[in-house]
Amino acid sequence: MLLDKVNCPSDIKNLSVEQLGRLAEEIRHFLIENLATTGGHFGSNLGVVELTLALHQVYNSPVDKIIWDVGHQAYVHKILTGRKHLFPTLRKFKGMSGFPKRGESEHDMFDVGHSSTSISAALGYAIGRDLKKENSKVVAVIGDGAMTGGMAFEALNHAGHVKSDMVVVLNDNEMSIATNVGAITNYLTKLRVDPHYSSFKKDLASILHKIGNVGDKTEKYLKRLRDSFKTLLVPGMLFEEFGFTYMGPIDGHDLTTLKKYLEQARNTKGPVLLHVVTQKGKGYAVAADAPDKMHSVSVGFNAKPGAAPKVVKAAAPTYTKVFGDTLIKLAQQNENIVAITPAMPIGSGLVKFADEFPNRFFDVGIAEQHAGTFAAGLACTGKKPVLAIYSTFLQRAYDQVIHDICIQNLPVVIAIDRAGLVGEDGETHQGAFDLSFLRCIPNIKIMMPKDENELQHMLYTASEYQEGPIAVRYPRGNGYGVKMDESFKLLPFGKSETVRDGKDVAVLALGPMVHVAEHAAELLAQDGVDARIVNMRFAKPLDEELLLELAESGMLIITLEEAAIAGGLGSAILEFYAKQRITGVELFPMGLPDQFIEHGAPQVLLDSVGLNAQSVADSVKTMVPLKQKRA
Ligand SMILES: Cc1ncc(C[n+]2csc(CCOP(=O)(O)OP(=O)(O)O)c2C)c(N)n1
Ligand SMILES: CC(=O)[C@@H](O)[C@H](O)COP(=O)(O)O
Ligand SMILES: [Mg+2]
Repeated sequence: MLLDKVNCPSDIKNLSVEQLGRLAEEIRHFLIENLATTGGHFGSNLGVVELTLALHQVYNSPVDKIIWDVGHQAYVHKILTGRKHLFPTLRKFKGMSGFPKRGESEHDMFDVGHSSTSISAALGYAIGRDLKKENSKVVAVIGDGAMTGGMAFEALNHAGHVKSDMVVVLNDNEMSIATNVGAITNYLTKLRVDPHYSSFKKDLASILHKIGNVGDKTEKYLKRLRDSFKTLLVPGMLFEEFGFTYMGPIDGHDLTTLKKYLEQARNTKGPVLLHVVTQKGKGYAVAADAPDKMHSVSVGFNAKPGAAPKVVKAAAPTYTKVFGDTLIKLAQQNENIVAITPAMPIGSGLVKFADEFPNRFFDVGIAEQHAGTFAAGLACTGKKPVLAIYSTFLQRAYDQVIHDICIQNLPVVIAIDRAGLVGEDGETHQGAFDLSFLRCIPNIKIMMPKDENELQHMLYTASEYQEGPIAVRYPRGNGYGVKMDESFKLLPFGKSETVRDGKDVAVLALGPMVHVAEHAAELLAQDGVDARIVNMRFAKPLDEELLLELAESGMLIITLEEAAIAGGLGSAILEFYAKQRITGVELFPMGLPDQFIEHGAPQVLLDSVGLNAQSVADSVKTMVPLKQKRA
């Protein structure tokens, strides 16, 4: 096995193209076997095997800087840079990250997980190098999906202007997670699929170039004609207009071609864009045929050659599915409802909605900022936009939420999926901050359901709410399998629900943490502590009546939320008491601590930060006697 002898990039430097081809096959087997056990991002990695090998042969990492966009396709890079042995720990707690991490290897140049950052980061590296008068090469590898993100174009705009030496490898596999969308995608398709178009353009461009040299009176006119033709006819003209030298499209699985063009790009002055065409899922039939189904695979998928991923039937529906199904029902009743997703139609549960309401569904590409303002614009016309977005990606649209949605107090529903700890994707993807960063914005209201049944009622309540923006946050994964009500209920605005009465301590919980609190109450009851459990439902507005009653009772209060403590529900309640000049309330906030939470199975992560029933019970048991003593 060639792979056995590969522990760092220099081990592949002298391999022939034929040997690299064999190594590529071995790497594909390695990936398939390992991911069958650990799960992880699958299709993208199978697609970049040859590209990664060629990059590491042509460039000299870590002196030369290879910067991955999103980073979900960096597994082959990890294999070639001494981390083969860590694959059994991939995305496990304390194990190897699923993304590049500067702390993990000197070959990882930039921490990543969100898309469209690579060109900006690479330009930072390139200009830093120039200022320091160093000699390294810089290359960004960005997918066609990530290329739909505004940041990528902000960076092209800057890079083409400053003309620093750098290479952008555009890895075009025609896929985002779902099928890629938009005008840029259509443009890349034109460049890619129509060789006649490309060669015709090249021929005509050279004829026009010659015409430009005639030097008589008509020169000016011909030059103008040439320039307007050129825009249409020179391949990759869009990138050329940005100031890049465009090369390609080339076959991203042909190692000879890859090496030739990477070398040429490396030796070209100024910014270069090399357009490489690859197949997502290459080497694994099911992933290649249906790349959207195997963008990532869960633990234990069936790795028999060509086998479909094992679908683990869960007892309870996911919150995502309940969101998607509910939105269809709501849209059937309310023709103003429209759904927006920034490139996550599958992950956000909107595939069926898109089938049923193709004209009311908008996948805007990886463009969270645009999605936010687009929703605001739609709301101005009287539509009821539902912006379905992961908590972590909503971070990208923060100004749009403030400036475009909240200042104008527009009735946009923000359906925040993946709120709380998402697990294996780690720091970059945990939905830890949305509660804190939304709560401080005037006009917005925020809810979180205790289970999947309450989610449907909250979505209904949000869809009926016309006074301004409203967010419903819900977690990744399955609900509790609770009975789903047949009809929707309008939830009383800003009101909580007491799910268990008690006199010794009040646990005010948000979202599915209500169930953790209920379990803690059972544990506490065994020790004679009588806990009242409240499902807060709303983080904003707060149930002030409840809070005043609790302050009056003198009960110890615990707040429990799967969100950053700083700025979360507990903070909101403390602010309320401070504003009311109510002193003497003893409140202990439980939630996510002031640190980035790494990757790992969700329950392992929750245990690690003390967000489980036993920890809640233990905290209460230490505090109740203290409180009683003081009383
Ligand atoms: C800002 C942001 N939005 C959405 C995502 C979710 N996401 C991860 S990979 C991906 C598709 C990226 O497509 P592409 O860059 O073409 O890479 P491919 O998966 O095709 O290899 C998306 C939408 C993300 N990581 N970051
Ligand atoms: C890399 C990335 O951002 C996505 O692929 C993400 O990992 C998807 O997460 P879900 O599995 O929660 O949809
Ligand atoms: Mg792609």
